[in-house]
This record gives sequence, structure tokens and C-alpha cells, in this order.
Amino acid sequence: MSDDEADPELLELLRQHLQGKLDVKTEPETGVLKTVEHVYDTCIDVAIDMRASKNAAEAIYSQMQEKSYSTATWSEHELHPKAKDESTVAFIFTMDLLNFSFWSELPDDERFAVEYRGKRWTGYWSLVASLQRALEEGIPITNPQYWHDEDKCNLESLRHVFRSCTEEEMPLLQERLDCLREAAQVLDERYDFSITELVAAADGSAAQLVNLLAEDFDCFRDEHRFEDGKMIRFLKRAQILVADLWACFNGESYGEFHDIDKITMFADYRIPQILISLGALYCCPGIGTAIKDKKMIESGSTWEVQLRACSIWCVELIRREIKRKHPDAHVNAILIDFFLYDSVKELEAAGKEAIPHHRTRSIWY
Ligand SMILES: Nc1nc2c(c(CN[C@H]3C=C[C@H](O)[C@@H]3O)cn2[C@@H]2O[C@H](COP(=O)(O)O)[C@@H](O)[C@H]2O)c(=O)[nH]1
Repeated sequence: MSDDEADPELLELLRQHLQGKLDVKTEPETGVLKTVEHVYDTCIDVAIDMRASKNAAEAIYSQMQEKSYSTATWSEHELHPKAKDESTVAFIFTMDLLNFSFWSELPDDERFAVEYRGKRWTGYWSLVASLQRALEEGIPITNPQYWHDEDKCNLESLRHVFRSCTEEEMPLLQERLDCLREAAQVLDERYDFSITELVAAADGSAAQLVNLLAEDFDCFRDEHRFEDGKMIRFLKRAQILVADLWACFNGESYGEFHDIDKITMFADYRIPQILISLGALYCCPGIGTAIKDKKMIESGSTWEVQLRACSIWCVELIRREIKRKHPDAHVNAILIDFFLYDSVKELEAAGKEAIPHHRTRSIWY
């Protein structure tokens, strides 16, 4: 065939496509990266230091290598469930339905804390410990039918499940009950009360599962209007739910997603803290002072949207830099995120946090 003759098969495919006959399955996208890049490109109160981000990328990668960070790291945490079965899918769903806002204004010895297996757990780990403790006490806290039963699952019983070993109770308890109730309602109406049926509905796509969670559940729809009116998608708990499934099941079984690398960093209150400490993220004096003075930054405010969006974009740039210098690295935004979260928790435990995390109270993170 001479150079100027087009491939007849290709021409036929093109003709069918133009006639709308081809069922070209479009790959699902979450829209998170595109919307946070828009905020980064247009915002004026938060910036990314490219040089510091590149330097941080190299340091992060070498420490991840040293600690051999992989999906296996997830199950090594003593409180995370070990069984690779449906009960663990239900555990992870319940955990990430409630995985938000543990921070306290009280001193460490007075803040909400859970005693379990002879240790005192705070923050995210207080949630995991409470769920494990409830299951050991025979409370079916990971069962949607339990959440549906108002006689059994109510503020009273949740106070027991999340009972503290201090005077302070778990923050936003009513909001957590509302999340359980809504999830039970949706699972009953659309998925026959089956969480694995919901996971299966995503057909092995991480982005599709994130979109299903955001579409079907109000309490997973973590998206907020930026000052210019554009809707910015963070979808933090929907994304960390998919990431926890992927990590727990080592990318197999209920954790098998062909597009897992579409998941971004999870915009919470810990990653911005460590990115600022690394000098990778810069805030205007107004935000910097509010964070230093532990002032409330309202959920959905322009400062909060910029902080979360630029943090996600910063981790994306760090990920790209790692891949540029180490093309064969098995590193995605999830593993970088897990590493950064665990690192800032180590700094907290050692009393070495350079700056406080920002204070936003919401059900989104
Ligand atoms: N971005 C990001 N945010 C994360 C986590 C985790 C725990 N993930 C575990 C699973 C694998 C990893 O190795 C971790 O061991 C919790 N959080 C969020 O932080 C906040 C809790 O903070 P504090 O109150 O200080 O515990 C709250 O918004 C919670 O949703 C993460 O990994 N990434």
C-alpha cells in the first residue's frame, strides 16, 4: 500500500464512529485533578514552591524506598482488619463513611481518646479502635441493616460504641449517625443492603466507584464551589475508601481496580500541614496566622478550598517528579499520601510538629 493510501480498516472504524455506531467505552474520570488544577492556576492565597516540591519528591521517594512502602503497609497497622473477605469490605466502608474530624482543642490528656488492647488511641486510630472494640462486643457496627434499625442504632448506642476514656466525646456524633442512616437508606434502596454489590457496580474501575459514591450518597459528595463559582471536586472519603480497599486487598479481589492511579491524594487536615512544613506549600499571611493561632477556617471558604486543592496538586507534582526521575517506581498518589500521613503522625507522636494542622470542622475530612 502506498504511503498516501489510508488503512481501509481504520477508515471503516472512523466511519462507524462518526455515525455513532461504535460503542466506544469512555474511561470514567473523577474530575478531581482537573478541578484542583483550576484552583491552583487561579488562586492567590496559596502557592506551590516548585523547587521545594522537587527536593521533597526525592526525599519522599528515598524514605518510601527505605521503608518499602507498598500496599502491604496498610495491613501491617495493628488495628486494620486482616481478613481478606466481605467482612473487611464492610469494615472499610464503615470506617471511611465515618473517617472525619477527630481533632480536639483540648490538651492531649483531655482530648477524646479510646482505650483498646491496652493502648490509648486518638485521631483516626480512635475510630478504627472503636469499630474493632464494638465488633468484639458483638455490636454489628459494620452491618447496614443495623444502621437502619433506629431502635438498635441511635445516638445512645453510638455514644457507647465511641465511648471515650476522657470527658470529651467523639466530635460530630450526630453527623456520624446521620451518615450511617443515609448510607443504610441508599444501600437498602439500590444495593440490596450489600456493600460488595456496590463495589461490584463499579466494574473494576476506581474512578467509577468514586463517582458512584459521590452520586448515590450525599455524605460522600465532597465538592465545593470556588470563589469564581466553579465546582471543585475533592471527594476525599470516597477516594480514600477506594484506596483502602486497594491497599488492604493488595490490588486483588475487592481491591482490584484497573485505573487505581486515577485516585489523588486525600485532602484532609494532615497533608497540607506536612506540605507546608516541607516548604512545598506556601500560604498568605492571613492563612498562615489563622493556622498558627488555631483559628477556625470555615468549610467551603475560599481559603479552605485553596488549601485542599493546592495540596492535592502539590502531591500530583511530587508524584510526577518521582516518576520523571525513577520511571520504574511503583509509586502513586495513594502511597505518597499514606507515607506523608504516617510521617506527620510520627512527628506528632515525637512532639515535633513544626506548625499545627488547620482547623476546619466538617464531615468531609
Ligand atoms: N490524607 C490522608 N488522610 C488520612 C489518612 C488516614 C489514615 N490512613 C491510614 C491507612 C493507610 C495509611 O498508612 C494510614 O495509616 C486518616 N486520614 C485523615 O486524617 C485525619 C485524621 O488525622 P488525625 O486526627 O491526626 O488522626 C482525618 O481527616 C482522616 O480522614 C491517610 O492515610 N491519608
